[in-house]
Amino acid sequence: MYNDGYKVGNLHEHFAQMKTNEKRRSSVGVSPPLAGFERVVWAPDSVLGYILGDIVDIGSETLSIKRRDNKQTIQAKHDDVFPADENLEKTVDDNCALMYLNEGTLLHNCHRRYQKKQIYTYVANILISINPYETQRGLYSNETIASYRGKSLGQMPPHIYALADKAYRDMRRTGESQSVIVSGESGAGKTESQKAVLKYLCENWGKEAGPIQQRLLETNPILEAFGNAKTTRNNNSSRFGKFVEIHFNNKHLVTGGFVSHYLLEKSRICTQTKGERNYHIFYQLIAGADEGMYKTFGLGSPEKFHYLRRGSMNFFARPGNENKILKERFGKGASTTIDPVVDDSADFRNLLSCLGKCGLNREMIMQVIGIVAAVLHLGNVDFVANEDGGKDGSKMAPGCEISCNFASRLLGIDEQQLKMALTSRAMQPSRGGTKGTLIL
Ligand SMILES: Nc1ncnc2c1ncn2[C@@H]1O[C@H](COP(=O)(O)OP(=O)(O)OP(=O)(O)O)[C@@H](O)[C@H]1O
Repeated sequence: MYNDGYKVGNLHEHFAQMKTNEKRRSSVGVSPPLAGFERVVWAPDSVLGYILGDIVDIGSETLSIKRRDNKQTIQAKHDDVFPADENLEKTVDDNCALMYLNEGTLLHNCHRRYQKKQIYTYVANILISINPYETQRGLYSNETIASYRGKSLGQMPPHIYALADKAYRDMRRTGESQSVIVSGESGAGKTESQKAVLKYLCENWGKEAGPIQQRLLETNPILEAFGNAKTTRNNNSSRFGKFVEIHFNNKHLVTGGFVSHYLLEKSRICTQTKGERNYHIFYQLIAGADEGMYKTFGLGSPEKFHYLRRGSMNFFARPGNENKILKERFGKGASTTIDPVVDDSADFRNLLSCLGKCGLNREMIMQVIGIVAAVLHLGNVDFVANEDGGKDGSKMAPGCEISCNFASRLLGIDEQQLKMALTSRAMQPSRGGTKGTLIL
């Protein structure tokens, strides 16, 4: 499964192909000619994408179209106008079954279906999914999983499970690896779709794998804690691309998996755009750590940490959990934002449990968390120009020793060595035949 946030399977190419097919069909008389007075058509609109109208005049370059919504007449190029279906209420599961297949009818069909809470629509074996931004009852339940098992595409209403089942059956039939490419803009629902595919495969063919199935599913909260952040477009935006492999044995049962990650947005650790947050893990730690951990790791409210106070310092909680975070963990002006998916305090407890299920013992988990806290403390270390004795470079700003000491303790590094590493530059001279390291 490949999920990268870019348009890998470019739908525009499909549209272009559809348009060519449409023209071909018109030229052989399959579809009625577009231009005709009072013919209902889809015309381009900069805001709505396409609007419905009737042709009132035909020019050599453009068509005059009377919009159905506000009765205004607009001009559009011949090539940009598409025939519309007379029956605008009818929807189809597969856009290929539309009487006229073009951008206008495709968008209208998907839109009508979305209004009826049908978020999935096919274009042959491509699945279009529109983010519902709400939990739809039963859409991903175990009963739904059972109902899609072994069914061909088209036998059941469009669903991501149908696509996962097809990939599985094709793997069995051909004996070759199959790929599901998930693409779309930020916040489109790629991560949720990928999780649904994983859940479907593991639920049906992973039970025998026992703890491996569990481990596969438990990787998501871990990856999301360290690689997801709130952006202005998505409260749970993945800031990295991932390639998830699910391995099957010769009995076609899940035996394991592998996740490769690409291009983590590292700069987010040091600075965030206004209204965005650093990676979830930092807020999870502050919101969810018990008193002992909070003290051991020298934690405080987000405003105490340079790496957190530049962006949004609000915590997230799922509905009903808004009062679970202790008051003293909020900084000045920080509050709780309700979100159906992200819950800093509950997600932290879940993270600890997932790390445990993935094979890390308590000591290792504390080391991981210690490194996270150390990053926060290191962010509070500031530097000033070093003018002592005519030396160049920089030295630690007064008052930053506490943060540096805390970080060195959590990282298990000697305090002086850490200071040295932070304020010196290592160079490797190679001229003159001798090689060595020069600390400046
Ligand atoms: N099928 C769905 N059902 C319910 N809610 C959904 C669904 N898909 C997405 N959402 C909602 O939309 C939010 C964003 O979805 P998601 O994180 O999957 O987007 P994305 O495409 O992976 O974004 P990014 O590229 O920024 O990581 C989710 O946190 C969830 O609230």
